[in-house]
Amino acid sequence: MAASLLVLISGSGSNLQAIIDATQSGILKDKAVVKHVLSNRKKAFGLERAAKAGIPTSVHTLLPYKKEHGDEEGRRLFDEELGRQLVEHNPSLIVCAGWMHILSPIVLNQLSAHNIPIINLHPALPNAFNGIHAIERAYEASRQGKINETGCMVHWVIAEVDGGKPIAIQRIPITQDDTVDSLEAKIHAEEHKLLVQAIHDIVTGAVPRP
Ligand SMILES: Nc1nc2c(c(=O)[nH]1)N[C@@H](CN(C=O)c1ccc(C(=O)N[C@@H](CCC(=O)O)C(=O)O)cc1)CN2
Ligand SMILES: NCC(=O)N[C@@H]1O[C@H](COP(=O)([O-])[O-])[C@@H](O)[C@H]1O
Repeated sequence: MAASLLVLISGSGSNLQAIIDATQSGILKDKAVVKHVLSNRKKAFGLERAAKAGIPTSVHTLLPYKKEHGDEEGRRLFDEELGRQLVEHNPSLIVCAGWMHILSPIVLNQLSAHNIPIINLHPALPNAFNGIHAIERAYEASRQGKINETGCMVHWVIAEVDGGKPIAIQRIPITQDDTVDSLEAKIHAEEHKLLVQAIHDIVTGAVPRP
């Protein structure tokens, strides 16, 4: 029985596309299927990618909650509903693939109560550039001579943002000739492979659950 994946996105969805391709004709064929794609942004191009592949999608945006209930209560209600929706799908695995929203304990507690694991793809090495704009921050650090490599990783998601146990890591050199765009392209190329392999290793049991 193929594992059911629920993929969370916020943008282009090139990593979602890599997962879709792998389930159709790659190492995830007959091992995993993308059952649903959820975006927190209406205009995420990844929604079009999913629709083209015949995958059901939904959008869950924070702004309406903030407008009606204020920032703090709005975020709490948003997270409460998000957790409910994720649990309702009852996936084998949730994959954050460019999901740009910090998941509060309100969400994570609901997932752990239903034993639903969740992973995240991050465009940096463990404990290097946690959070957003990681590629730009790594590039800037390299121009300051502080680092000569960065990378990407897939990790289990915990409350501490990007602090979860790494599942897969790929180191990527930063050369003097690199621009931020060339570095981003190198990282994206490696991410597509790393994420698919990590999902494969999880759904086949090669990587034990945390
Ligand atoms: N509890 C966790 N939530 C999330 C994790 C995690 O490890 N633990 N990983 C992130 C993905 N991510 C980096 O890999 C990340 C995404 C977004 C943010 C962030 O600061 N988001 C802001 C909004 C930013 C924006 O909309 O541009 C926010 O949520 O207020 C940090 C890290 C996914 N979630
Ligand atoms: N902190 C989270 C974060 O920065 N995630 C990054 O968003 C991009 C999504 O690309 P995609 O939409 O083309 O898959 C990826 O580079 C992923 O590592």
